[in-house]
Amino acid sequence: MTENTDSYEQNRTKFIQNALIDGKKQNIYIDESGIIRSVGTDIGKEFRSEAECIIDASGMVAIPGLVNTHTHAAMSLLRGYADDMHLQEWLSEKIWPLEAHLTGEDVYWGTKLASLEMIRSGTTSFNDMYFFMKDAARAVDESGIRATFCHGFIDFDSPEKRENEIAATKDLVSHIKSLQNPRLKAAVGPHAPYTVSREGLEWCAEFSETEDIMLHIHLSETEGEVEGCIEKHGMRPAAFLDSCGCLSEHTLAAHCCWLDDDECRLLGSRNVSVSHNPSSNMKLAVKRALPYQALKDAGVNITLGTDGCSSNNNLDMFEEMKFAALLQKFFWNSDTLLPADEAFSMATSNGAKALGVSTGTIQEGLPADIVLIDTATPSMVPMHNCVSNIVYSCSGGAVDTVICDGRILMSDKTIPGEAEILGKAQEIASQLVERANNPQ
Ligand SMILES: O=c1[nH]cnc2c1ncn2[C@@H]1O[C@H](CO)[C@@H](O)[C@H]1O
Ligand SMILES: [Zn+2]
Repeated sequence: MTENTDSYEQNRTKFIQNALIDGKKQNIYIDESGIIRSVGTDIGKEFRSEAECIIDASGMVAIPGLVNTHTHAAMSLLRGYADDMHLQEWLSEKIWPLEAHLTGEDVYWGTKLASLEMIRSGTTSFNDMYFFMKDAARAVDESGIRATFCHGFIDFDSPEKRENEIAATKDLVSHIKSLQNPRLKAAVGPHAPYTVSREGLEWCAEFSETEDIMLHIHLSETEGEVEGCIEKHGMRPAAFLDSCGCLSEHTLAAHCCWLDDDECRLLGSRNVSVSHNPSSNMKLAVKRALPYQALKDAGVNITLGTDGCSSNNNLDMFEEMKFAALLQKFFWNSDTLLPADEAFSMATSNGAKALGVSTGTIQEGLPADIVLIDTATPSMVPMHNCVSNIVYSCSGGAVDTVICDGRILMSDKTIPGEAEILGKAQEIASQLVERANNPQ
């Protein structure tokens, strides 16, 4: 419950009272620049009287905003468009032909829809790879959350295409940098070792280094990719990427299901971060789960992502935490593998580290990305173990309030402007399918 009339207004100091953090009732004071100034059991009167907005979090758990490290946000428009298919056919027969008809306006509304869904389910940062990314950035800026954007770089060994992709990447990166918005970051996004040439990958590696930006790539999602890479380059995909300079502390590799032990160690030695996408992997039946233990042993930073809405089909990181914990146990036949607290870290602090954002924990001096979960809901009762409830029991629907960068984006489960976005996204998605079915 939020006191004061316009709680969505920016630049107001906020006092969150009685939120459960680590099992204790705590208060949080957020200053006018959106930074957590104080958090603890004993902070009180002076901050409370100073605050322009009081948020009563009695009966709520406060957690850091969740971090989704791999998605294609605007694919929200393709939710339910092509399900229950084999991955390569799904991409080449359904997804890519439809994407050929995408416009900037589609991506704008698709990203608005995705941002809305992420706010509703407690995500405040995400890592996005798609097309028309200037439009995506505009949508995210308006939504109030954080994101890192890359143009999905695909050249298929064509020098001509490569030049186009290089130009598109440079253009996006300079655009995002010019906005100087701390919530929006740029990255370079070679799609995968099977869609980008050696020359393209080498260019991406160098560009990420000189621009000091993240390199976001799909890696070893299927066994076929590994076989294809060995056939074409005489190396497994991780070794091939390394030979192109693509493995570094800038790198975020999504999927990584088919890495062998040597590749896990290679990723560890290069300080690569990995994004695990369990829902997508199960839906597209990639036939192997992330080698979680081997990656952990190699010291790899393991994070969590939903992948796009065409292979998930939602952006709920609560579901993703649960699926991550369950899939590891099931696939590797180990009931102790990936316990709840590790799933929670993957979705918070590990993700923040991978994206280079200073959120992911509720801590003095850090930007206030805070999510309040309502405990007055059956899936949160009883509270023997809060993290267990968060990972295994509740879902994004239990999120009541979302604060990003100190701004309230959702309060009492209400997001201003939601109805318009839902209506417009439905209309835009129908028109897109219509255009693809009846090309001019
Ligand atoms: O699971 C996946 N594997 C490979 N490619 C994917 C997956 N999901 C989405 N895309 C594709 O990646 C490109 C991003 O720029 C898009 O073409 C998107 O459809
Ligand atoms: Zn993906």
